[in-house]
Amino acid sequence: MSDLGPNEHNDSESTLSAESSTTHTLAPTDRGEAVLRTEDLVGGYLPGVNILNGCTIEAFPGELIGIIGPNGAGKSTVLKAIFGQIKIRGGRVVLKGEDITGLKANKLVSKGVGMVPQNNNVFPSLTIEENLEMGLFQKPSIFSERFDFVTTLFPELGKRRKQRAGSLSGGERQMVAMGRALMMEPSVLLLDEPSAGLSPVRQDETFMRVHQINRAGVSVIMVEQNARRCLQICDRAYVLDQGKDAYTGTGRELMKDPKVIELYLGTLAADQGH
Ligand SMILES: Nc1ncnc2c1ncn2[C@@H]1O[C@H](COP(=O)(O)OP(=O)(O)OP(=O)(O)O)[C@@H](O)[C@H]1O
Repeated sequence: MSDLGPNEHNDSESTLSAESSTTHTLAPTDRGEAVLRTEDLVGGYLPGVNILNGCTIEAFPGELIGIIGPNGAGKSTVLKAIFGQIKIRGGRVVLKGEDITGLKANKLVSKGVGMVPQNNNVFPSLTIEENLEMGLFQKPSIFSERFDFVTTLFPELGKRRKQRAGSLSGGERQMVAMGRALMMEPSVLLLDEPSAGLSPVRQDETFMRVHQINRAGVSVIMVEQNARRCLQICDRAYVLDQGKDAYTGTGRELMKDPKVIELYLGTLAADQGH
């Protein structure tokens, strides 16, 4: 696909490619119940102003789902809607068959929804270990078991457990934030633009981490502004436009879809330099 450039199949892609390492080949209808589904979500921040205009996305067990789209399309807003942070005026959010629409964050976390916001996602004055403990404030008894899980995925967090999170780089903080969300053993992890503000090398590292988390069995829904990298690692993706799911398909299908390329050429072309 010429729009994506000759370096499309580079080393980092083959390392990260979901198709090379996981088996998500079934059609959605054959996969049983979705872990998480939004159905025709309508909602927004201000009275009478809807940002989401009938947004339907779903993640099946073990899937890595990407959400891409132009600035202001409502990508982060979908995650906030799932996580009970905006007013939902229509539609619903369903977690493994249970309607969780509008539940507050603490309830959602205890039911198995983990969220890593884009900003302010660590406690800078606390150590790495204390940050991970904060993730478990509802269930402190399973700390050592979950700490082992998280530090097996991210050994650096274990080695530097006594270091203050405020002294870490952006990429390292992102790792702490993901680690903290994983402490509660979520069935689905929501990631809001995990690569934002990171250098290209750190972005690659972060995508690698996300892929690792997913391979460890956690379903992931990731909003990303880096559309090309997102499509490379996800199993399926949704393209959001004006608060609605405009296109969906596997990452590979969407990267080849002329309409998606036309709509996101700017974004995709901008990613070429990475
Ligand atoms: N707290 C808020 N109060 C009012 N409007 C908001 C708020 N946060 C976001 N919006 C508006 O909602 C719309 C969608 O924002 P959102 O952050 O979901 O977009 P996005 O697709 O994630 O884009 P971006 O990549 O630019 O973050 C934008 O028009 C934005 O101005």
